Amino acid sequence: MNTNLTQLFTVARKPTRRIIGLMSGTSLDGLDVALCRFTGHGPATQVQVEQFATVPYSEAVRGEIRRLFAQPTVELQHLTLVHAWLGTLHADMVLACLQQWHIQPAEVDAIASHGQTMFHAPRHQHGLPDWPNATLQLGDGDHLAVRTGILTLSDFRQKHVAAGGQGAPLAVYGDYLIFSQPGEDRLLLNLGGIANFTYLAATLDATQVFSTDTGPGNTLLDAFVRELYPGTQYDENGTLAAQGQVNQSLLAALLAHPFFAATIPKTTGPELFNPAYVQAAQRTSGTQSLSPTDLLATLTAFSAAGVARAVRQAFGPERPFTIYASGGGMHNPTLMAALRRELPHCRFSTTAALGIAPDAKEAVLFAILANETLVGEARPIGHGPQAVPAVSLGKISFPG
Ligand SMILES: Nc1ncnc2c1ncn2[C@@H]1O[C@H](COP(=O)(O)OP(=O)(O)OP(=O)(O)O)[C@@H](O)[C@H]1O
Ligand SMILES: CC(=O)N[C@H]1[C@@H]2OC[C@@H](O2)[C@@H](O)[C@@H]1O[C@H](C)C(=O)O
Repeated sequence: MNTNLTQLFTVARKPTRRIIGLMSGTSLDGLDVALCRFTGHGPATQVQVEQFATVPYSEAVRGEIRRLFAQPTVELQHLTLVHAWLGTLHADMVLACLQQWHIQPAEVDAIASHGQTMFHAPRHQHGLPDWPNATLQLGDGDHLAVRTGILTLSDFRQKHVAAGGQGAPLAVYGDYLIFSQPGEDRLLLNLGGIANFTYLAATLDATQVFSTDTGPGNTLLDAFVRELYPGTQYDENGTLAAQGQVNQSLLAALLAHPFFAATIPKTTGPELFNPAYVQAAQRTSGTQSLSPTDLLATLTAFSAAGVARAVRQAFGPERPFTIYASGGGMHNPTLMAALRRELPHCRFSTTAALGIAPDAKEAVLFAILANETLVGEARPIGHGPQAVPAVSLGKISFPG
């Protein structure tokens, strides 16, 4: 047998495994690196986050990614170069983390790499009737495997698309396995660049579970803060938005897009929710001359309203939930206050209360997907139009 396959069997048969989850999200703030120790799989999965770091991207790295990110037209040579370069960059970031944590690559069983989404194109968003759902993540897994010497799983979204999904949200698989709790109806709300939530039924019934994107989380806020306050990356602690007033005409125009009325589950991205989208809504509502703080206050309210609309769409106006937040937006008190106003019947907590640091959650989720592919099994989740494909996700790259 090929020694690579022997190694794969060895990892799959171990009683515990160390898997590094990597996530580079739509905010382009950096690479999230979560060193996880697993025992078991499926509903018996136990995961302990041994180390976590966000390795920040330099402005130069962000600039290279932005030349491609969510752009319908790009230079093909640049795209090709970035695929290899990002794989290598992520490998070096992993090696630097391991060195800092005094862990040898040989002590790690696998890397689970999300890569960087460059373009997300579900059919409802590209609007081309003869073309399929599609999505593209760059940062090649072979480069990670060869450079780190660690077995790598990557490119998790393609199988989901191939099996009939939109390629996202994938959070549903991991959320169901580690956060379900008998007796508590839960929403796991991730406030990243794009916001999404997973519903977990108190009955643990897998057929009731689903995830959906709800619209922008931080992506529009970040884009306008960068433009209006050069040198600033985001509205730290929501202080700028807190100084402004929400403009109801602009908010109504922002919420008029059919995405918000479309059936759940749905996915989206900065391909739709970008500055041009906001400028068009400003034109239709005659609000082009809003002050920067009023604009940020309105965009913050827009993110909260998108989440609340999806929650009401799925569960009606008053169903009480405990909402466990994660992602960078949970550090924004103005956004969280807007959410509390929108969903007064819900109780808010964070995934820290469930044992997973909120900033690490998405990276951990990809490690869970890799653990399932290595030792678990594909399982059906959801039902009817909310069903998610029962498939094992991720492509396997051997180091040699
Ligand atoms: N203290 C803070 N105050 C306000 N906003 C914050 C704060 N800390 C982080 N954020 C926001 O969180 C963002 C980073 O969020 P996160 O890392 O969850 O995004 P991501 O993983 O890239 O997104 P996605 O889940 O869409 O892929 C920042 O760009 C910023 O908008
Ligand atoms: C295509 C893509 O990269 N989507 C991301 C993005 O970031 C948040 C939201 O949009 C979510 O749909 C998804 O990521 C998470 C990890 C997911 O798949 O569950």
